[in-house]
Amino acid sequence: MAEQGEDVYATLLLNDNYLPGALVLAHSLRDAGTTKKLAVLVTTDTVSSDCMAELQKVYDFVVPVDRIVNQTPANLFLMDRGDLHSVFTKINLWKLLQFRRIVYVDADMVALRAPDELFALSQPFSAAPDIGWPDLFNSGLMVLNPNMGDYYALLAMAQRGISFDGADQGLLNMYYKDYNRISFTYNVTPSAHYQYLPAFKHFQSGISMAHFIGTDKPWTMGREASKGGSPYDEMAGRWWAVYDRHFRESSLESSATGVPLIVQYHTMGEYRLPGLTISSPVPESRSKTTSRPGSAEQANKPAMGDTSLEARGSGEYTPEVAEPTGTESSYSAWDASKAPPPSNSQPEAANFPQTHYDMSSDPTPFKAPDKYPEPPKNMWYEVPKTPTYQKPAPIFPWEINAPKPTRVFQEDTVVSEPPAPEIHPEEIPTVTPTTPTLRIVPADPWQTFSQSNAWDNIPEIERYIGNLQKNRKGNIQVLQGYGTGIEQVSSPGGRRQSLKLTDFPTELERPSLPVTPAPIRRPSFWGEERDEEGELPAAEGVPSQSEWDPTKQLDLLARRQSDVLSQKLSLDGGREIPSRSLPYGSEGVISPTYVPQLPKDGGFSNSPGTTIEQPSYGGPGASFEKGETFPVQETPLPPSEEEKDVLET
Ligand SMILES: O=c1ccn([C@@H]2O[C@H](COP(=O)(O)OP(=O)(O)O[C@H]3O[C@H](CO)[C@@H](O)[C@H](O)[C@H]3O)[C@@H](O)[C@H]2O)c(=O)[nH]1
Ligand SMILES: [Mn+2]
Repeated sequence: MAEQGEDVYATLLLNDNYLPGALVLAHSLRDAGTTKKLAVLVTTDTVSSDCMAELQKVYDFVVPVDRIVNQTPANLFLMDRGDLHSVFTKINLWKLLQFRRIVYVDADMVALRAPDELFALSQPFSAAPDIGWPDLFNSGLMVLNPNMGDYYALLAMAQRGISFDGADQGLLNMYYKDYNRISFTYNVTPSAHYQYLPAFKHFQSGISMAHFIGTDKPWTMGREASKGGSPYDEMAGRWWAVYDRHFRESSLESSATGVPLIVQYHTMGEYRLPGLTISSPVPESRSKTTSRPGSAEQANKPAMGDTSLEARGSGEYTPEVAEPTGTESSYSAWDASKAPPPSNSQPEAANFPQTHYDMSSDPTPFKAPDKYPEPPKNMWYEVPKTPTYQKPAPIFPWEINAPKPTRVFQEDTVVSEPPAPEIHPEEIPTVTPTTPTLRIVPADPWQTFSQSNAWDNIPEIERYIGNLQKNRKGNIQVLQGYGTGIEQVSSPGGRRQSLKLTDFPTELERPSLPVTPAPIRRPSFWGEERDEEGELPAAEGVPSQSEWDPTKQLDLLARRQSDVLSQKLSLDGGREIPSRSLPYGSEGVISPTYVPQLPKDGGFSNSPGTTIEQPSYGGPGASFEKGETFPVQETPLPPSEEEKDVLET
């Protein structure tokens, strides 16, 4: 039993597969000279007793805990880590009130030095950044103080499957948003593709713990896998160094006394039977990455749990496979997709039940039975009865005391009736009952609504707008044919001079375009012209759209202009105007709406079929024509004295 308020390093073991990791971790901390005790949390349903015996040799406390499974593990598969279905079990750490403080360390970590100073941190929760998303912490190493408040909160999240990655890291990061971030050197996660070599070299000597995240662990890859010089290989080398110091056969006296075979069995390449080159198997979840097709070793692997190996030495280890729970997938080392079946194992399905059926040799012909059983009579679907509606029980006081809803008409409301006078029956006048009359509704119901805006009657705003409009109208020429704008705008039609901001211009105030193109009739899908019905009459004095060819009109305009100019120039001294072609690409362009027409009134001399004469261009622009007016830019005047008054108030 732990002393009250003790400090421990703790790890978690959910199955035998991680046993080498848990043991190497404990030894690495001890070898590094920690003064703290070591604890391991185990789920007893999936961790074998052999395994627990091994743990007991090096851990001070082996703490059985309840498995906490993620019942909605979809997010786990986003990481391809379905094997982490039970890592919520880590939450049990917060329940271990016998400990003052726990430095939790994943079983796939190795200590290069003992980080005992973490027990002295003042913050209640600390962790190191995660390499995949450095704002988050990696839940492989956490400094925490057990307490039931956090335990129940975390448990509630776990039971609801609240975790963005489906595992404990996603859950814990959602709970501890403001964690105390400690140095990355406490949880260095070198991957096979680690890139930042200069940083690794620079900080390497300060590393306290290395963490082999991901599906591949040193004990599933085998010692041969990390012989290179990468940061990963260097860290894996540190793991193997601890392993060899405590578990390598050659470093121990005799396998019968010192070598825990269960450890070798779960460490890739370490389990050898006397006289046989059979290496230990790989847990199923790892076999994807660890099996190398074509390797002789691979072909020699026994299936986990296979008890029928022929050559069994005295020191052999037969793993005691813990009963798989509903969530634990079955163990099998042989990956049929990667390798042929192990040659020295029993055939697959050797213990299937065998039933042999013979062909019938009875020569008597088949005779139908006299009677077949009656089909069931009551095979219909019983429609469930509609549940009768029951008013839900009231919750709030106003639901209980609510008055009955009533309708009150205006005629009904009597203003403070005087007390009823005494009535003598003989005095009662005969009253002829009248039919109740309907209230007269105004013809235009909208009349009853206010038709102005709240700001329409504020004198300051009216005055300000009035001034603005006065100034603007005085300076704008609206369009040719309108003369000066202001008289026109202040409406001959007797429209009141409106100051409302929300007013729209009247038809007269609105400038109209010189040409209003009417929509062109297009043939319908069936080829005929569409129904005449509903068409608007053509505007008077406006050329019809079919006659309006913009290219032709532009040409005409250019020619008129050049005529005027050449007249003027000939007056000035008779200079030749050089002709210029149309801009590149616009030659021969015909408006898609243009339908060639025969000239009706001789206004245009081109006969159909002839090309339009090359225009000569010499004016300042198409819109320039002497004596014509065109819209000028609105330039508001600076504010008048009056306006300044308004603005200043
Ligand atoms: O089959 C298993 C799987 C996990 N564990 C334990 O659970 C821990 C977490 O699993 P691990 O394989 O180490 O996960 P990582 O690859 O390190 O992945 C990351 O994501 C996990 C899920 O969020 C976190 O638990 C880790 O701390 C984090 O580093 C292990 O260390 C073990 O202690 C087992 O005992 N058996
Ligand atoms: Mn880990």
